[in-house]
Amino acid sequence: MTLLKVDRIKICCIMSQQDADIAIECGATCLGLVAQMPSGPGIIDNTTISNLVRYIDNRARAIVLTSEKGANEILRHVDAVGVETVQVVSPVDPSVIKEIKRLAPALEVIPVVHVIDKSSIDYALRLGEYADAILLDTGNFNVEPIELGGTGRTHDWEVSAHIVSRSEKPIYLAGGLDPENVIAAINQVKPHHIDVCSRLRRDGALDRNLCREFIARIRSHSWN
Ligand SMILES: O=C(O)c1ccccc1N[C@@H]1O[C@H](COP(=O)(O)O)[C@@H](O)[C@H]1O
Repeated sequence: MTLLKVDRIKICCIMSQQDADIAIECGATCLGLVAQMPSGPGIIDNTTISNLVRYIDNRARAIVLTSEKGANEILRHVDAVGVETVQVVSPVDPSVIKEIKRLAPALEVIPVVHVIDKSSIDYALRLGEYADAILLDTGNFNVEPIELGGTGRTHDWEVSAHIVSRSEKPIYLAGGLDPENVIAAINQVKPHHIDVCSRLRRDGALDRNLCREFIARIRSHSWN
């Protein structure tokens, strides 16, 4: 019997060299750098992102979160900050992801699906035709400013589990995860990768103890 484990662990909202060092020391494989957003924690400017990408170097995969919506705008943003992986947080038509991959096949593109109801399943599967992976997160389009992620809230994991069971592409699970709930989330959803921001932070900075506990619990967990 093959036991499965979470592959990548992405610690998002990295704002400083200290955040990056803590996440890497705790075992993170991916670091999320949040560019200009309508809302959410951890937003930093493009110069800070570029500097952090160079600082992180090859110790982890640096991922920029962009709220740009067009293929050319997203690619310009990627070029400006110098990353090889982009998380597209605005809801976009799958044709945008297709166009990015046509123009930049080597770029790893991870569009976000805000899990709202069963319609999210069809959207995720359509994005998965072109994307390298899909990120399932919590969002709210009915508030001002709009929430595209970083909410600290969970969503309907039953819908997420359904997406994982049907997706041909790897799935990141995000949204309100913390050391207390992450194993229950993994057991229900069975994602390939895990992503987290708000609930590992204290006073705006990444908390070393929470981060260590979060990653240790994930790494010691397996399922079949
Ligand atoms: O973190 C943000 O500020 C953010 C803003 C807009 C879109 C996405 C954002 N972050 C992503 O949301 C997930 C989940 O965050 P949380 O753990 O629920 O706070 C985070 O890891 C980022 O991928």
